[in-house]
Amino acid sequence: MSDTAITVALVGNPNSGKTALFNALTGSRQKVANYAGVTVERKAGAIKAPDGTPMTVLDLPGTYSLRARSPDEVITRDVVLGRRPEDVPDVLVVVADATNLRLVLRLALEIKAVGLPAVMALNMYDIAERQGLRIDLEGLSKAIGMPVVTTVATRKRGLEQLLTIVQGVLASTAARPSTWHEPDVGDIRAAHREASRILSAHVKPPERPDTLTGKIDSVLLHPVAGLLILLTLLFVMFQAVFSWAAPGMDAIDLGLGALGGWVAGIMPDGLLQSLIVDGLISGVGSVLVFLPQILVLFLFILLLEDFGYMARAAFLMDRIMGGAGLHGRAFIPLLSSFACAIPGVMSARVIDSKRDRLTTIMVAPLMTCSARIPVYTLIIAAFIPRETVWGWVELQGLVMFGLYAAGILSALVVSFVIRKIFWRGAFEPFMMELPAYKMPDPGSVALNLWQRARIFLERAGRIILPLMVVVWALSTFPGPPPGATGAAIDYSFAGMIGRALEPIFAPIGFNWQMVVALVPGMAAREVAVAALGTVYAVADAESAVGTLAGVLSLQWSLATGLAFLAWYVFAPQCVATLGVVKRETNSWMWMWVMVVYMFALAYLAAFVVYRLAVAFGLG
Ligand SMILES: Nc1nc2c(ncn2[C@@H]2O[C@H](COP(=O)(O)OP(=O)(O)OP(=O)(O)O)[C@@H](O)[C@H]2O)c(=O)[nH]1
Ligand SMILES: [Mg+2]
Repeated sequence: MSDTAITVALVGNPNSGKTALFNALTGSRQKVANYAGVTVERKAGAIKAPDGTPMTVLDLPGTYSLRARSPDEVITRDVVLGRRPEDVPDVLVVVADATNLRLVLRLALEIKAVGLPAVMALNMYDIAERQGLRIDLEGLSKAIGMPVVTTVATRKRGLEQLLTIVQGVLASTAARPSTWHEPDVGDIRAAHREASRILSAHVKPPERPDTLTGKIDSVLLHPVAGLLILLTLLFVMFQAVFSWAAPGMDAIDLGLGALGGWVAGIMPDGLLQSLIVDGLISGVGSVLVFLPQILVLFLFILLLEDFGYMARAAFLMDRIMGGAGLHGRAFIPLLSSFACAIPGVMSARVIDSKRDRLTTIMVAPLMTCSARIPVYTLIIAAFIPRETVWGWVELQGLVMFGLYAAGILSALVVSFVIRKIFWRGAFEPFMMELPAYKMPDPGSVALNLWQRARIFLERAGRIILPLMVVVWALSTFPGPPPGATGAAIDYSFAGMIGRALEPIFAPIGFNWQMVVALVPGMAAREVAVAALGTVYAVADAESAVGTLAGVLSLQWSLATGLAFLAWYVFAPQCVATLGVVKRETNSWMWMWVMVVYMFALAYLAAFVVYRLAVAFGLG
C-alpha cells in the first residue's frame, strides 16, 4: 500500500454487503455470510480506479452507530474518525442495504458529521428492484447530503460508477473538521426522527414486499417445530458426513495405498523408502483421507449460512444459551468455532460486555472444530460398526452427532459454572436483526468450499508434513542394538519418550504409541492422526500401507478407543488457538486457565469413560 494512494473506507450496518463489495472491488475472498457480525477486523486491499489512480479499500466491521460498544465497533469508529494512523480514510462509502434503510440513514447522518467526503452505495439493489421498492435517488441524495450510487456487490454491478463518483466527491469536496460527538439519548431520538422523515419522503413501500421470509419464519422460528427442524438438520448433516463422503474417502485411501505400494516397489528398501512410505504417505495420507468429510460438513454450513438460517438457529438457541449464562450474541462465535476455534474466539469481539466476551472465549474451543473430524472419524471407523440403527440412521453418524452434542453440552455447562463461580450478570436477550432469506449462490458456495479445501491441504503441507518427518525420525533412530529381540521402534527415541510418559496416561487406557501421537498433536489435533499413522507404519513395516483404522481396531481395546474420543472432546490441543486466546484476552492468565481446565476435563472424561468401559467388559 503506498502512502499516496487514496484510502476508501466501507462503513455500514452489519450484513449490508460491505465485505461482498470489498471482495468485488479488490478480488479478495474475505468471508461473506448472511448474518450480522461476520467481519470483526479491518481488511485492506489495493485497487486501481477506472482512470488508473491507485486506491486502498478498507473493509470494516458492521455497526449501527459510531457510538461503539463492542471491540469490533471500536475498530470501525477509530478508522472512521481517523484515530488509527495506519488507516486514515480520505473518503467514506456508506454501504446500505437498499431494502432496509432506516438504521443506515441514522448512521449516514452521523457520518456526515465526521466531515469527510462521503458516498452512499445503495447495495442489494437487485432485491430492491425485485420487490418493486421505489427509491427517489436524487431526493435521497439531497436529503443525506451525499451522492447515492446503486450497486449489486454479488453481481459486481455499479462498481465502476461507484469508484468514479468516489473520485468525483474527492475532487469537489474538501474535508471539513469533524463535528461528531458521542450521541446521547436525545441525539439518537432526533436522528431517528430525521431518518424516518427522509424514509417516508423518498422511499415508497415495496409493491411486492418480501412475504416469503415471514412465511418461512413462522415455521422455522416456531418454538417447538423450529427446534425439531434444527435438530433434524444437524442430524442429517452428520449422517451425510459419513455416508456422502464414504466413496470419496475410499477413493483417496485406495489411491494412497497404490502410491505407497508403487513407491515401495520402485525404491530399494532402506531409510529413504521408509521416510517416504511410512513417514509421508502413511502419516500425511491418514489425514488427507478426511478431506471429503470436511467438504460435506462445510457444504451444509455454507448453504445454511447463505440461506440466512444461521441467525434463526441463534434465535432458537437463545433461551437455552441464556439459561447457561451465555450472551445472546455468543451464538455466532460458537458457530464459527465449528470450523475452527480461532475465528470463533475472534468473533467474540461482537460482544460488548467484557465478562460475557471472556465467557464465550473460554468455551469456544469446546465446540467441535473441523480438525477434530479426522480424530473422531478414525476412531469411529475403527471401533463403531457400520450398522443401521433405524431406517436410514446409521450408528456411525449417530456417534458423531453424539460427539458434537457432547462438545455443545460441555460448553453450556462450563459457561454456567463460570457464571456461577466467577461472575454473575444479567441475562442479555438476543438482539440481532434476522436477515432476509436468500437463495445461496452456487458460485460463491463453490468458491468457499474450495477455500476450505485449500486451508485443509495447506495445513497438511505446512504443519503435518514437516512434523511427520520429525515423528518418523524419532521413531526410527536410534536403530535397535545388535541382537535386539523386540520391535525396532521400541528402542527409538519415540519409544523412550512414549514409555517415559506412559505412566501418566496408563490410568486412562492410553498406550505409549498414543502418548507419542499426543505430543506433536499439540500443534493441531489432526496431527495426532498422522502421527499414529507414522508410528504404526514404522512399527509394522510389513503392512505399512494397510488402513490405519484397521490397525487400530486390532491394537486397541474398545475402551481405549472411547477414552481417546473423550480426551479429544476436551483437550486444548492446538497451540494456535491458545495464542489467539492470549491475544484477544490480552492476558497470559486466561490462556493458562483455559489450558488447565481443558486438560483437567480431558483427563477426567477419558478416565471415567475408560473405567466405565472396562467395567462393562470392553477393556
Ligand atoms: N442479492 C444480493 N445479495 C448481496 C448483495 N451484497 C451482499 N449480498 C449478500 O448479503 C449477505 C451479507 O453480505 P456481507 O458482505 O457478509 O455483509 P457485511 O456488510 O460485510 O456484514 P458484516 O461483516 O457482518 O458487517 C451475504 O449473504 C451476501 O451474499 C447484493 O448486492 N445483492
Ligand atoms: Mg463483512
